[in-house]
Amino acid sequence: MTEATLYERLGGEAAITATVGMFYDRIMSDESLNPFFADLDMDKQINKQIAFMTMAFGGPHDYTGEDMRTAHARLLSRGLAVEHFQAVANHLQATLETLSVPSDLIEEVMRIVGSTKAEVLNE
Ligand code: HEM
Repeated sequence: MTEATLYERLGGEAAITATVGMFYDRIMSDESLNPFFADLDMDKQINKQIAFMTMAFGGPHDYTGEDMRTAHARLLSRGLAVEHFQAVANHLQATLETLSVPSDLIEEVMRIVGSTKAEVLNE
C-alpha cells in the first residue's frame, strides 16, 4: 500500500484552493506585505500558488511558473527580507489553524514551505 500524499491528506484540490484563497486574503490585509503584490493580477497569483503547493505537497500538478529563486529575485531590490518570509509563513500557518487542519499536517506543510526560504530570499 502506498501512503497518501500530503496533498491528499490535506483534502485535495478543494482544500488547497480554500487554503490559498484565505492565505492571500491575510497577506493582502497585512500592510507590511501587500506593497509587494501591488501591481499583480491576484487571480493569476492565486492560481500559480495553488499549482505550486499542489506540486510541493505531492499532488497532480501542472505548475509551469518560475522557480522560487527567479520568481522572487526582483523583489530583493524592493526590500524583501527574512521578516517578510516569516510573516508570509505565519499567515499560512494561521490559515491552516483556522481551517482546523491537524497539527501534524501543519508541521509537514511548514517544513516544506520553510525549505524554500534560501531560494525565495536568494541567499
Ligand atoms: C513562503 C514561501 C513562498 C512561496 C512558496 C512562494 C511562491 C510563489 C510562487 C509559486 C510564485 C509564482 C511564480 C511565477 O510567477 O511563476 C510567487 C511569486 C511571487 N511571490 Fe512568492 N512565495 C513565497 C514567499 C514570498 C514572500 C515572502 C513574498 C513577499 C512578501 C512573496 C511575493 C511574491 C510576489 C510579489 C510574486 C510575483 C512576482 C512577479 O510576478 O514578478 N513571495 N511566489
